[in-house]
Amino acid sequence: MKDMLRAVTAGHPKKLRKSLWYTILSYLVNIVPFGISIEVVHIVFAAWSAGGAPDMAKLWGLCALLFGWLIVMYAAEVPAYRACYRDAYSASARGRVELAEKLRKLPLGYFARRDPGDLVNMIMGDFLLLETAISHQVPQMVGGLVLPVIAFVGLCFWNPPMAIAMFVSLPAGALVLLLSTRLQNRLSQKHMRAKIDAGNRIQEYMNGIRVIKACNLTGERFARMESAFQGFMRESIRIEAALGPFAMLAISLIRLGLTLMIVLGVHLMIGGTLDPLTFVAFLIVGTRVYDPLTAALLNFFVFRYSTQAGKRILRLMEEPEMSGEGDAPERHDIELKNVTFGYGGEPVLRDVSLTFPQGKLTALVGPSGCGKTTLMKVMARFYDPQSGTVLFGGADERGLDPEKLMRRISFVFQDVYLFRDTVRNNIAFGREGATEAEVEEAAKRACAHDFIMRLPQGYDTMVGEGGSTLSGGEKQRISIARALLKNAPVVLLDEATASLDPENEVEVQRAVNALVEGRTVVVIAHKLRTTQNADNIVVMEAGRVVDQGRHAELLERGGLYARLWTLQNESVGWSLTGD
Ligand SMILES: Nc1ncnc2c1ncn2[C@@H]1O[C@H](COP(=O)(O)OP(=O)(O)OP(=O)(O)O)[C@@H](O)[C@H]1O
Repeated sequence: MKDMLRAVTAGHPKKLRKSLWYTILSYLVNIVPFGISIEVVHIVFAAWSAGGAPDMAKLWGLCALLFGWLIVMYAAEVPAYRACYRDAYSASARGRVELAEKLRKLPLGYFARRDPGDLVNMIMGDFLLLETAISHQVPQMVGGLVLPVIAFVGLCFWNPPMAIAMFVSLPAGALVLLLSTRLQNRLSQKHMRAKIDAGNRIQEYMNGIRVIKACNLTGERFARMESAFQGFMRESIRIEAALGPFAMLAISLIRLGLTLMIVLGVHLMIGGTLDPLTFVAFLIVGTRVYDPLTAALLNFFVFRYSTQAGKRILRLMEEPEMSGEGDAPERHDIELKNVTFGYGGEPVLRDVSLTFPQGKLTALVGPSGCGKTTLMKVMARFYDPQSGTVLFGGADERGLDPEKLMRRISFVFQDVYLFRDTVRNNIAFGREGATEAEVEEAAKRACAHDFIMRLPQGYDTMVGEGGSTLSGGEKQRISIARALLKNAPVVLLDEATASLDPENEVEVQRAVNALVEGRTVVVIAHKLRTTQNADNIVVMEAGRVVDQGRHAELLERGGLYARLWTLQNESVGWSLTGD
């Protein structure tokens, strides 16, 4: 149970304390009407047996007490309600932020192993389950147990055999509940996996909606999604079908107590050892006590399911973060020593040793898929190498705090991501606290100011998620403006000029020139002519460095670079034909 409470509170079980105390208090207050009802029956019954009229003053007194109880109950319920619901929602809001912060600190390799839809589902769906568990299931379970325990103790003083008869079948119900634990855990995990899978597929469907439309794939024909929904449906039916009988059996066993008590009561009354008033009192308590017990039991099944969501969150919170606490040195040359790295299968970088001197421009060239982007990601410590070392300013990057390291590096990706926000804020992400003037200055240097001013609301124009409302070249220039604003001494630039039209290409090239000025720059050059003047050109093939030098030297050697150069020059003249 301790583990379950830890899971359901995402590792903070103490947060439940306040709401539990309030819940217990409010259920204790709820016992009062039992006592009053029994007393009313007693007065009426006594008068009836004596053949006289009931004591009306006493009855009115009890009515007043009942009214007073209503006020006290209201006063106890309000803080209980607040404690349960407000605490639950604020705890899960805090938990979501903690989880998002955790994700930021995890190595990128972790995300390659997990579907993004899975993580979204965890942040939204799993926390929603925990919210409901904390705000509804735990209080109802506790309340459902408090009342019967107090009733049992109280009734034991009154008539022990009747009290025992009322609760004798409770352990059997609890045993059924326990016996279903393993089955429920197994089915809950499967159900949750199926739910996540269905969520992932719908996300994939939405992300790929353009391809789906272009290929005329209707929802039904999009087989992966349909089969995920079918799987989810099957698991939902399976869990209900398997656990339903356990729940019904446990409820029936618990309620069996009422039957046993009535049978015993009738038997004792006939034998003359039980007075009718006690019997009626037991009936009153009996009919009231089983409802909260049944609710507690049903809530326990849902609660146990929710703990699976909590366990998933806890597992993620325990994932090792990227290590290192040191400050990045002032010097900012980068050196790779015998670096080997892969994404899990075959190595993508093989024994790479390279130096990127401070203040120099180094170009990475090579066929598609040879590992250029991967090399940059390893340099920026998005990943740690499997063997070898990456030195930043002479210090092993593994010992540096990844956040401090990233303050020294600007990374301009080929596939620019813009947030669903204004153009201004998308640029301002480059540096916290940047002023409007600084944002505009960066945009001007990145050749983005003019097109931004042509947008409907200028810098305040919203861009779609991923930047879908802007062209490729415009997005590139915004990301370059972001990097200019960040003003880091090292720039890693995955050039995207290959896919741009000539006008955009010239603008992006001018923006790039502004960015590289006076910095240590590593650029992936898809068009070799853009980096002819680089201080060093590194030629890569199948994860290895096969050559390096200046443009003229490499051409002279007649190796891979010379072949790529010839190929690109030939392709400049190609055109589509209708033949
Ligand atoms: N996140 C990833 N998980 C698994 N494999 C990956 C991942 N990213 C890249 N790869 C693989 O690593 C290899 C090198 O990819 P990389 O993007 O570094 O090449 P590149 O030289 O930059 O290619 P391009 O010039 O086409 O951008 C490829 O085979 C690619 O499929």
